[in-house]
Amino acid sequence: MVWTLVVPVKPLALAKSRLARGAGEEARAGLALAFAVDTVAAALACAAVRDVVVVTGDPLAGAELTALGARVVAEPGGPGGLNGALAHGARSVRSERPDTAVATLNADLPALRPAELARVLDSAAEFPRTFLADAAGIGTTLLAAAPGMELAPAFEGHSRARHLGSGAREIGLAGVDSVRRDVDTEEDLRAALALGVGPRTAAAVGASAGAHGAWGGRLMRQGPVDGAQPHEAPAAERSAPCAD
Ligand SMILES: Nc1nc2c(ncn2[C@@H]2O[C@H](COP(=O)(O)OP(=O)(O)OP(=O)(O)O)[C@@H](O)[C@H]2O)c(=O)[nH]1
Ligand SMILES: C=C(OP(=O)(O)O)C(=O)O
Repeated sequence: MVWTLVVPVKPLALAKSRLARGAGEEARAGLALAFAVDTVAAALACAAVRDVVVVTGDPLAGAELTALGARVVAEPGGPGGLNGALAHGARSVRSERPDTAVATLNADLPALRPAELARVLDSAAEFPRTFLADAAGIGTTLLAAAPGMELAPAFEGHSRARHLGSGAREIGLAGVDSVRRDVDTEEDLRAALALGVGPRTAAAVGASAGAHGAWGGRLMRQGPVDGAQPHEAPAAERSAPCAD
């Protein structure tokens, strides 16, 4: 089964507020954009992914992600927030191709590897509606709806429990750390760096080393966080076809 991914991107000036505390306000937008670019690039390199639809109202993110090969759908108006944006993106996809398998993927997965994403999507194809919990075990990084199923996104906060309660089946795969590794905090970013991040994120962290009180330099010098397993050849695997 091949999938259309719906990737939500919050306006960069508002995104990653928890990271801005350490990195500084100026670095916030650059880091948020870098995460989104690396996430979408890895998703587009995955053979289980047919195409990527980005839902955003941010012009810079929209332009950069379009240049990578994603299709941008404008943020819907109204108070819907993240779930409204995801439902809007899924409706847009299904209005053109009603039988498409649709999955959401958060845009803050800078260590994402195509092969791991393929394993998750292959597993998702076995059930009508599935999700992958984030690294913390509280949230969700991917929610998938097979053809004919409503996505019914219930993100924000304790979304793992909410998605379970809504009848979605949890994907219990081991070895897909890069798909679970969302980055909200400085500690999350350290864990992502230990896994091996994409080139835009590496450059953005490096830039913040010079410009923002050596914050990025400190992050890069620190060793892997407990339990993180560095990939041996991150760059090579990231660009490889996704079949395991
Ligand atoms: N299009 C869209 N995307 C959103 C919205 N809110 C969150 N997102 C995206 O949803 C994903 C998960 O969001 P969070 O992890 O909460 O990211 P965030 O809101 O940037 O981070 P914090 O400011 O720390 O809460 C990321 O890809 C965000 O860019 C929204 O209102 N619209
Ligand atoms: C939006 C979510 O993520 P976070 O915990 O990263 O805000 C979520 O998991 O529903």
